[in-house]
Amino acid sequence: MLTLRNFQKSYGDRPIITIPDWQLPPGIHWLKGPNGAGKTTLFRSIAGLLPHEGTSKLNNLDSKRDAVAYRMRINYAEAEPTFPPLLTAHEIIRWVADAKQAPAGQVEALIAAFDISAYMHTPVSTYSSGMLKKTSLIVAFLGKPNLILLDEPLVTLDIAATQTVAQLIESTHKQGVSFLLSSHQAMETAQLPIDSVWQVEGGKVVVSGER
Ligand SMILES: Nc1ncnc2c1ncn2[C@@H]1O[C@H](COP(=O)(O)OP(=O)(O)OP(=O)(O)O)[C@@H](O)[C@H]1O
Repeated sequence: MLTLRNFQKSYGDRPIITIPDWQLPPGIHWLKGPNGAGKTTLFRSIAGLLPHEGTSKLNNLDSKRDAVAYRMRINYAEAEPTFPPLLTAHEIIRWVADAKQAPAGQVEALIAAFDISAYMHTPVSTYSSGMLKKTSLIVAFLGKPNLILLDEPLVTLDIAATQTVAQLIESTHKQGVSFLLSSHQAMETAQLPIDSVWQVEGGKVVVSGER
């Protein structure tokens, strides 16, 4: 499903992560690693937001050759989302829904699932961290992605929202969507069926048997 070859991301002349060959099959996958290991750098690179060496392919779509089509199929929620402060959640969600060609009814279903209608017409500058997180998670489920990258999806969420995320991941996965998640928390708290666990360490990605 996702294939990285001869991948390297550096900041200046400092290599952060080097991946000669990584094939991620369909499923729900957990990316672990200590602070500063390079998880966010890898997510942003796979999402097409950071330039890097080598190739990243989603099925037959190459992130550089087929940039727009590739980005239509990969969604990403940042660990600490930021948005233009004067925009409302509703405006952000509608804008991304149009860009990602969201199916009819998807926006309304996600707004209801995360219960954001009470504040979605006020500027995001007034939001708490949990309200911002819910907005970014809704954005990450919009459209018809093949792969959704969620960086620390459970951080700052209350119990109800944590359950919503877990249910959405499961139901979206049943429709054929794969997930790559990072979390410092044990994924057992969200009761997610994890297919594989990967560890970022020493600038490399290695398979890890430990959950
Ligand atoms: N824009 C940048 N310019 C230079 N160095 C950066 C930049 N962003 C990140 N780094 C460095 O790259 C390394 C990896 O950072 P990254 O944010 O990818 O780690 P992480 O695994 O996501 O960490 P955490 O678990 O703390 O979120 C760190 O040493 C960090 O200082």
